[in-house]
Amino acid sequence: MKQVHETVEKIFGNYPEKVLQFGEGNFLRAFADWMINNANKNGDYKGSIVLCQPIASGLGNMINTQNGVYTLAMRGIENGEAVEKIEQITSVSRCINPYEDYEALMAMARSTDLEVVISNTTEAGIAYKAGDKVTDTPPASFPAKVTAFLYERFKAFNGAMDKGLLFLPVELIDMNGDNLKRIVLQYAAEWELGDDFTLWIEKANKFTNTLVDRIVTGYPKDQIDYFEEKLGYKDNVIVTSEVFNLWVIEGKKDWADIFPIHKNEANVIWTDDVKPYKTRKVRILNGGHTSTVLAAYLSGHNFVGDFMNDEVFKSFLDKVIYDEVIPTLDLPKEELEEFAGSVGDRFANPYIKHKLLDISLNSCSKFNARCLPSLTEYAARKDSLPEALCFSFAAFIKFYDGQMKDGAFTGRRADSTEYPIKDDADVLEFFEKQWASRDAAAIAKAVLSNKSFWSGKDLIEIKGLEEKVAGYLGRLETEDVRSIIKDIIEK
Ligand SMILES: NC(=O)c1ccc[n+]([C@@H]2O[C@H](COP(=O)([O-])OP(=O)(O)OC[C@H]3O[C@@H](n4cnc5c(N)ncnc54)[C@H](O)[C@@H]3O)[C@@H](O)[C@H]2O)c1
Ligand SMILES: O=P(O)(O)OC[C@@H](O)[C@@H](O)[C@H](O)[C@H](O)CO
Repeated sequence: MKQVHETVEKIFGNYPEKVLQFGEGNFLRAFADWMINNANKNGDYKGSIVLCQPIASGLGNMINTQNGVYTLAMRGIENGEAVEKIEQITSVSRCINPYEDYEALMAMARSTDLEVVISNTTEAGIAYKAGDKVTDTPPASFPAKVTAFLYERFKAFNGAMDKGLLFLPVELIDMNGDNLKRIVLQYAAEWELGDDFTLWIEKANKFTNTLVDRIVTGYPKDQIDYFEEKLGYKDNVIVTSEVFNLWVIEGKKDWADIFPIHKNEANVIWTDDVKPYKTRKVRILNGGHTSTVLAAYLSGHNFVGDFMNDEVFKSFLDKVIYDEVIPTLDLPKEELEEFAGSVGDRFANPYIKHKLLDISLNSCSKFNARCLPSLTEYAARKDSLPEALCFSFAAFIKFYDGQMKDGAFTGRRADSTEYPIKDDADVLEFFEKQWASRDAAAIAKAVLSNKSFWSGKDLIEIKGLEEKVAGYLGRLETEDVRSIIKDIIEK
């Protein structure tokens, strides 16, 4: 069977390289690159994308071997009908690995075609790392790479004010663009790159805060035969997603002219305030995932679609979202419920297979960012505790009941399936130590009082939370997950 690039022409990848994208992973290739491809197809844009691996290991070689061409399969239900939209994405020019060829990245910095920088470096990427230097090739952290990149550009164009770039970071952290800019300015000051450079960062460059939403399920390992037969070629970086998409970008309206991806079927909103969109999405959709997925996995489910077909878990998710998350948000109730309804439909999408274990990655920081704000706000507003979220907290702790096995922290669920628990090394170390005691009350106390997990807060201070979480954790040691959940939804 032929490879994708032997049958699909690279139509737009030879256009001027106007976009640099830090992140060659599934999400951006199924989202931003699809939007750019649409804009190229419609004639609204004429630019190709240069990908850059933010870390040393990645998909760069595989993408280059395919000449940048790959397939996106978007699947879902539209107007009650199953749809499968296949698009060949041909707007990627190439992928740079700066750990092997730093000069290629620096050459991009000197490019007169370049206008836009997109990034997805996960929640871990936009962070300051002490010790990075402008002379490193490359500096380790993503913001340090951006600072060195901008400095090269500043020097190449003698600080010309029309040579700044439009930054569109999509990392799911608060104020992603503001934070990226803040850390870039921190490196510029630390590296003593001069006031003119600092001024140029501030005045010539445009940093947007953005919020993205599309469920991307990545490489369809279990369905690859189906796709190869359907497509008639092999594609090692084919990516699957839902059809739904939303990119909310906070920036001046005329910045949209630089990057007109909103003029086609892509759902792009330029706004002056991204925050309400972000809070709504992170608390309802991502919070819905994190609060339910770990318990669902422990009970024997493997995919989101599986637990959505299980009435008990579906009711649990509804209880979390409608009774415990929505009452903590200040947006119009009708709008929130409409969004929640669409999230329910998207989770139930029978055509995408979203693995619970994929969503479980880094659940400690996810619980803090996506579920805890709803729990604490509920407690503050109602002077009582949200039952389902307290159970989710206990299920998260139970999911982290593991031991090191063949170099991997491994849990074991009631049906004896062993599963990898993936999180930062210090998180895993903490849980391994705590679970050695097998004392639910002591474990709950240690987790709740570990301020480094909860943005500096001691959760013991929330009235009744320790007892509640310890109670559910104790029950999870002996009782079936579903039966505990049944009690909660029947309350
Ligand atoms: N998959 C989805 O449905 C979806 C939807 C919206 C947002 N996201 C966000 O995307 C991220 C995951 O991306 P993906 O689904 O493309 O996964 P992926 O594993 O395919 O790609 C991850 C990308 O992040 C980079 N990366 C990983 N760790 C990094 C670090 N410490 N510093 C810098 N870069 C790093 C990798 O090099 C890679 O380019 C998550 O943070 C998630 O919140 C995913
Ligand atoms: O991608 P993660 O691992 O940060 O989070 C898992 C899911 O909640 C997430 O991928 C959602 O599906 C996505 O954020 C929808 O836009």
